[in-house]
This record gives sequence, structure tokens and C-alpha cells, in this order.
Amino acid sequence: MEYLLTSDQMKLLDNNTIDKIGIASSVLMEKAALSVVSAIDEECANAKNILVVSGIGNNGGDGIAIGRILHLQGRQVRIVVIGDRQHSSPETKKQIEIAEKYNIKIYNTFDKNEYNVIVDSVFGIGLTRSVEGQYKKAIHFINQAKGFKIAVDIPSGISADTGKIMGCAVKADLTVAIAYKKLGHVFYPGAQYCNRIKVADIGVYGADEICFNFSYNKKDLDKLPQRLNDSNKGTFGKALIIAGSNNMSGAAYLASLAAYKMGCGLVRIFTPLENREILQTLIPEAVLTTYDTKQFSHKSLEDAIAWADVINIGPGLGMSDIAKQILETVLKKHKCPLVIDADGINLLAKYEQLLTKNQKNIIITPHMKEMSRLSKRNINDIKNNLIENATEMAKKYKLICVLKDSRTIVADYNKKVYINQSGNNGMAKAGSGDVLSGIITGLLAQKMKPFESAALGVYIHGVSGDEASNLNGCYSTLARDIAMNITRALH
Ligand SMILES: NC(=O)C1=CN([C@@H]2O[C@H](COP(=O)(O)OP(=O)(O)OC[C@H]3O[C@@H](n4cnc5c(N)ncnc54)[C@H](OP(=O)(O)O)[C@@H]3O)[C@@H](O)[C@H]2O)[C@@H](O)CC1
Ligand SMILES: Nc1ncnc2c1ncn2[C@@H]1O[C@H](COP(=O)(O)OP(=O)(O)O)[C@@H](O)[C@H]1O
Ligand SMILES: [K+]
Repeated sequence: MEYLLTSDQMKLLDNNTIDKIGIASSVLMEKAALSVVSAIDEECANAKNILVVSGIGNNGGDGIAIGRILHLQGRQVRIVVIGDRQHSSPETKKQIEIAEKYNIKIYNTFDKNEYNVIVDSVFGIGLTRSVEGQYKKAIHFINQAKGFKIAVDIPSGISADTGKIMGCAVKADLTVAIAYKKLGHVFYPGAQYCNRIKVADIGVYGADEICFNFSYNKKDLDKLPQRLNDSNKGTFGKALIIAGSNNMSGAAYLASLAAYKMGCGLVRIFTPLENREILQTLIPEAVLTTYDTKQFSHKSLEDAIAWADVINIGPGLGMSDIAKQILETVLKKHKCPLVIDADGINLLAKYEQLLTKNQKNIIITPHMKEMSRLSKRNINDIKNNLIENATEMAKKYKLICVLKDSRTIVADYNKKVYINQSGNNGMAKAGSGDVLSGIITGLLAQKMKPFESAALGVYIHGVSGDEASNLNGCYSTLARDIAMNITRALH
């Protein structure tokens, strides 16, 4: 698990370390600089000619310290400072003085030499506005130069809070994030500009006390529900998947397959009669309860609801009057956790009265368009403020909102926000969302708590997608490949 900080949170932790713990700012800067030097050594065996491009804030101070260390190791280094040195931060002034005491010249112009490594330390987390003038020129110079580019903390020009490009930004080959990753390292386009990221431990800690944004990695698979040896299919939960409509059976198949692959004990699909044969053929492991759309029996629906340990409603369900009635009944009668996906969400958007402000154990999994319908906001507004929109929805209806995008957000009504980093563009294909809803359902069936099921489910879905794309390539990955590769993701 890793925390993803805002720039204010990072500044607070830096200041706490300096003022309350008593570690001098220059010590932190030296550690940051040494970490970047180590990264250069690990990445570039032949780092002899190095250009350091610094600003006048503390990110620039890091860069000057890096240049000084490399120079004292006997390498060819040119340090260029952009901006008026008279206005440097106190730490950066100190770094300039130290460098000058070692007779290291500090320039304010570039030369025509070719460098095999370029250190970008123009701006870090202190970037507050669009990049213009000499700074813009410096960033363009870095981008057109040939060497291996290492960004100190974050590529200059990327907002540490949003990942947005503030006018222009350095395209790094490697980014050394200082102390913690920030939101801007993870959200696009920032993530793409960072390229690979290493996190440098410089002795600044405490994110667990102030930060509610976090992400998972491979180690978090140890949070998976335990599998008892002394068990039977009932031990691992009964999932009711209410999915599919006339001419739409694939979504029910994908959600059910994913729930089974995730470890659920028994899956029952509740679907129109027309889907019986195809679903029995595609997934014989599932039990089917079918209904006649012309003569709908509420009794069999209510029996199925009472039977279930978890319900997933919506994939391929359609927007018919029967679909609406089914959702209404499920919302009234369910006592177990409930995942509402796809047309389930579209029905909630159309019939607003269905969702009351007092829900229990509900997870909704909207993509951008579904979220736009549900929240009545335009997609750009949502995309520009993913965390805020997901959190607002979660708080408004007291539920868990899985807002799906290339970086999916899971928000609950208690401030916690999971931000997903697994997955790839091969997953941008019809049916991927059905697989996700099945994975979350499978975890809930095994009695994992709703927020954890949603967050870990999103993570596993992405890793399964990565495994699928490694095997099939991004172009040719299908939703069913994602479901089949849950196996690899878990082992
Ligand atoms: N605290 C510590 O001891 C440690 C800090 N560390 C390092 O410090 C970095 C943070 O340093 P920082 O806070 O000084 O901000 P930084 O990113 O260098 O830039 C701010 C400068 O840029 C300016 N500016 C902003 N936007 C601008 C624009 N568009 N165009 C032009 N100017 C603009 C802004 O000026 P102002 O807004 O006041 O005009 C200010 O002068 C952090 O990322 C990490 O690398 C680590 O070593 C660990 C120890
Ligand atoms: N570029 C991408 N990177 C990572 N994940 C992606 C990307 N594109 C799509 N996904 C994931 O794939 C799923 C797509 O879901 P959705 O749009 O509901 O598909 P469908 O409705 O066709 O089943 C989401 O979980 C989303 O996060
Ligand atoms: K930088």
C-alpha cells in the first residue's frame, strides 16, 4: 500500500520533519540529492556528461546539490540555473554558495555540448501557475535534448496535485519522487510524463496520519480472503448475478465467470428465459433462474434475493419496465452487500427516487458516462475532478463509488480514497466493466468488507488486464481474457 500525497500534505510533512523532529532542511536535501545520484548510477552506466537544469526554489536546490556531488565524483557537469538567483529560496542560495566554494561554476545559459544525462530540477511541488518565458524555453530545451532525462521529484511543469500540464512539461525517462508519490505522479497526463518512478526515502514520514489517498501494489494481495481447507462451496459465498436481457447475454457470462474466478463458491444468474441455453453452454458452473418477461414472477426474484450472500445487478440488464421493477425490489429487500453496475446505474439515473440517502452496503461502479447521467454533470467536469466527484457521490448517498476511468477511484463516505494504478489501454473494450463487477462480487461473497472488496477488486482487475495484455497484446485483449487472467494476477 502506498500513500499518494497532495503538495500541501508533502510540505506539511517536510516542515514537521525540519521543525518538530529537528532534521535540518540541508540534510533532507543532501539525502534527496544522493538518492538521485544513485538512480543515475543504476540507470546510466556511462553517465559522464551531465547537464543539471535548476530553478530557484528548493527543487532547484536539490539539482545544484546533485550537480555538486557528481562534479566531486569527477564527472563533467554543467549546472544551469534559470531565474533570478537573488530571489532563490534560502536553501538554494546555500547550495549555490557551497557549489561555489568547491569552485563549481554555475551558469545561466545552455551550451551546445551533448549530455548523456539531463537532470530536471526546475520545478517540484512548488509549481503554482502556468510555465512561461525563460522557464518554458528551458523545458523545451530539455525535451529536445538527446540525453537520458531524470526528473527530480516530479517533471517540471506537471502539477503535483492533479497531474495536469501547466503550459508545458518535461518528458522524463525516470522520475525520482522525493519521500512519497504525489497525486500528480499517478493521474494522467502526469503519469505518462513521469515514465518510470522510483521513490526516494529521505527520512520524511507520517503520511499515515494525514493522508486519505492511497493505492495498492502486489504486496497488497495478502489482503485476499483466507481460503479454509475445511470448507465447502457455502463457505465462499453465494452470489446472485442479476444480468442480461433479450439479445444481451455476454455481460451475465463475464460477470459470473469473474465472480467464480475470484473464488466465489456458488453463482446464480437471474436472467430472461431467452438466455438460458447460451449461458448454460458458456458457463455450466452457474445455476440459472430464468424469468419470462411477459409473465414476471416476483416470488422467484424474492426467493433469489433471500438466498444470496451478495447481489450484483445491472450488467446488460436493459432499461425495460421489468428491469426497473427488479431493481426496485432488490433495493427494498436486500440485506446483503449489493453491487450496482451498468444499466443498474442508468436506471438509478432515470428514476432518481430509487436511491435514497440511507443506503447500506451498496457499491456503484459507474464509468464516466454513467456517472454523468447519475450526477447530472458533464463528463469534462467529472474527469477534471475525479476524486471530488466520486467522494461527493459517496457522501450524498452513503455508498461506495467506484468511478471507472484509466485511473479508477474508489471513494467511501468516510473520506478514504483509493486510486488505482494497475491496468492498461487493452482494457478499454466492451465487457471489461462486467468483469470488474464480477470480481468485486466474488470478494464480497467471501465476506470481505465492501470498501476493501471494491478497492482490491479494482486493483486485481487491473493486474488481470496487465497479465492479459502481456499475453495477447493491448490491441487483442478481450474482456474474457481479463477474467481468465485473474488466475495469473492472484499468483
Ligand atoms: N522543504 C525541504 O526542505 C525539501 C524540499 N525538497 C524539494 O523541494 C521542492 C519544493 O520546493 P519549493 O517549495 O521551494 O518549490 P519548487 O518546486 O522548487 O518551485 C517553487 C519556485 O518556483 C516558483 N514558481 C512556481 N510556479 C512558477 C511558474 N509557473 N513560473 C515561474 N516560477 C514559478 C516559486 O516562486 P513564487 O511562486 O513564489 O513566485 C518558487 O520560487 C520539492 O519538490 C523537492 O524537490 C526536497 O529536497 C526535500 C526537502
Ligand atoms: N486505458 C485504461 N487503463 C486502465 N484501465 C482501463 C482503461 N480503459 C478502461 N479501463 C478499465 O476497464 C473497465 C471498463 O469498464 P466499462 O467502461 O464499464 O466497460 P463495459 O461497460 O464495456 O463493460 C474499467 O474498469 C476501466 O477502469
Ligand atoms: K523537477
